[in-house]
Amino acid sequence: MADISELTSDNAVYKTLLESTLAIPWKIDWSTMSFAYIGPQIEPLLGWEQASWVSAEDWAMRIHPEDRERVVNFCIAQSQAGVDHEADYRALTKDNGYVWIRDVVHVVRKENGEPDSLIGFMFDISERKKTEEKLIALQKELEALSYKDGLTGIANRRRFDATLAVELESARRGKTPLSLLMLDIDFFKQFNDMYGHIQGDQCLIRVAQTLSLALEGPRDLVARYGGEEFIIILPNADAVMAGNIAERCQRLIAKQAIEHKGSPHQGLVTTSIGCLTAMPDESLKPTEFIRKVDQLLYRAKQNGRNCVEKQAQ
Ligand SMILES: Nc1nc2c(ncn2[C@@H]2O[C@H](COP(=O)(O)OP(=O)(O)OP(=O)(O)O)[C@@H](O)[C@H]2O)c(=O)[nH]1
Repeated sequence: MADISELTSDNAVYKTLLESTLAIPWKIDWSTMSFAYIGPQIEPLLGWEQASWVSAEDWAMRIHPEDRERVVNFCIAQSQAGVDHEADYRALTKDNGYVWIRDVVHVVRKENGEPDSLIGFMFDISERKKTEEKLIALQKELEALSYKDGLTGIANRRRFDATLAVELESARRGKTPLSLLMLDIDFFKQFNDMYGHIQGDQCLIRVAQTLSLALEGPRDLVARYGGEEFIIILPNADAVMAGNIAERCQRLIAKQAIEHKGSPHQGLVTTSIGCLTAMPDESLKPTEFIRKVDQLLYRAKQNGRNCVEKQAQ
């Protein structure tokens, strides 16, 4: 059996070990809800002196207000149930900042099962949280990028497809009209041939930006459908409104006065537009809607370009 001096020296060893870890040890007596112990490492981490950790209330008040209720309620419930647990929260620092903490708690129970005390370790998880936050931001950025056309910055075909499906369903349910405009730059091959591909790209960017300006509805969407083709979804727009927006698109592009010497239309860049309005029902599939508006665009090309072909069904 160990003699007293050995035990005392063991305790000293344990204390030294506990106080030299990065994790901060602590103990709370359940009956008094007061700290029996907290490691001195708490002070360099949060700024609050070791002696200032008196009651569980001190702990609760040093949790970020947005995390406090959740964490306190969770820890009390788990402790009462005698369940070991852990909680992540922002601990407030003395200089008004915060540090992300993971508190890992062991519930010491009396013979009758009641909690006797809580002992635990606080871990500084700020670095991990920072990495997590960066990853989440990156994920959001990637999601946004995957719905954006790389050249023009407007929505891409993928976003258009997803939006059209939602808007078709919404129009069906709400029994509201839905219009689509399909636009194609006239004689764009000649534009590229005459001015070069880089100028061609610039032209696409300007047209995309101009089309974005032509839209007003909160759910209106312009997307690059591919090449020199753009598509616009106009939820809740009847045939008259859709026709007006198509003409506004043409007016705004004319105002840009992008030189195109190869075009018979005043030597400027123009577009042909198919404009289709429908009261969608179950039978109207997205592919069918697109096919029909594409036919109208084709007709506009046949009719001499720089015009709008409209149809309502
Ligand atoms: N610069 C540039 N050109 C592109 C891009 N995507 C497609 N094009 C060009 O767009 C042109 C489309 O040509 P066509 O489909 O023959 O149509 P068009 O010359 O506009 O003739 P119409 O539509 O009948 O008036 C092709 O020359 C493609 O190379 C792009 O991202 N950048």
